[in-house]
Amino acid sequence: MSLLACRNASFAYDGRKVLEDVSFEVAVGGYLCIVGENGAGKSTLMQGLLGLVKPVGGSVEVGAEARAGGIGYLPQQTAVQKDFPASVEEVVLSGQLRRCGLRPFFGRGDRREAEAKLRLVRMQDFRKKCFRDLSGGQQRRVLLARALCATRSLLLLDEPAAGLDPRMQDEMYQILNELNREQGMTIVMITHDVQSALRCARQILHLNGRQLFFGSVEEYSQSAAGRRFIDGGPFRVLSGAAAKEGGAKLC
Ligand SMILES: Nc1ncnc2c1ncn2[C@@H]1O[C@H](COP(=O)(O)OP(=O)(O)OP(=O)(O)O)[C@@H](O)[C@H]1O
Repeated sequence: MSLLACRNASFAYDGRKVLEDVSFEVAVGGYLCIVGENGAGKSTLMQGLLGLVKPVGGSVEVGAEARAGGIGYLPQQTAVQKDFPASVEEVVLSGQLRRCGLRPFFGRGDRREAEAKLRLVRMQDFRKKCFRDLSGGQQRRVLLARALCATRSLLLLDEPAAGLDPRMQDEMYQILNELNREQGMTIVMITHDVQSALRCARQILHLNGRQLFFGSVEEYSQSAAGRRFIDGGPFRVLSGAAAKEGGAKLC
C-alpha cells in the first residue's frame, strides 16, 4: 500500500521550473533516500510532499494513513535553532502543539509521550537540560524526538546527519533504522551521504532538476546514474539481513 506518491510532478518558483517530471511511490514502512547534487531540487520536493509548495504539473498524493497520523518533519538545522533557550522537554513538547488544539497547556499524557520519544532517540536523561547546552548530535536527536511527536507513521528528514562527526552520524542512522524496522515508521530522507543511503534505505530517488533514477538500492548501485554518483571504487551493496550476517556496519 502506498503512503506517498508523486506522479509526473513538476515544481517551479516564480515561473522557473526547478524540478520536472518526478514519479515515485513509498509504501507503508518504506525507507526512501533522496540524493543529488546541490540545487538538484531535493528540498523543493520535500516542501512539495509537506504541501508547502504546490506542483505546477502532475500530482503529489499523501495517503490516508499519513494524513491521519500526521507528518513529522526534521528540517535542515539553522543557527537560530542551535541557540534555542528552552529545556529539552519543552522543545520536544512543542512538537505536540497541533494536537493540543484549544487546550492552552501540556497535560501529563503529553509529557509521557515526549518522554517516550526522547527514549526512542536515547535522550531521556537530558530531559531537564537546556537545549542550547547540548552538542550538535544531541540537538539533532532532540529535534528528531520533536518530529516524532507530530506523527505516527511518516518522517520527512532533510539531511539529519549533516555536520555531525562520524560517530554521531552512525548513531543517528542507527536510530532511524530502529524507528523504521521496529516502530514501522516510514522514512523519507534527503542526504548527501550516498554510502549511508545505500546502507540504510530500501529505495533511492536521484534528482538533478529532473528524475535520474528511482528504484531499489540494489538496482541503483547497478544503474548508470548510481555508478557515476557512488564514490570511490568497487562498492558492494548488502541487503539488511546480509549486512547483519556479514557483520557489516548497518546504519
Ligand atoms: N524559495 C525559493 N525561491 C526561488 N528559488 C528557489 C527557492 N528555493 C529553492 N530555489 C531554487 O530551486 C532550485 C532547487 O533548490 P533546492 O533547495 O530544492 O535544491 P537541493 O537539492 O535541496 O539543494 P541543496 O542540496 O543545496 O540543499 C535551486 O536552483 C534553488 O536556487
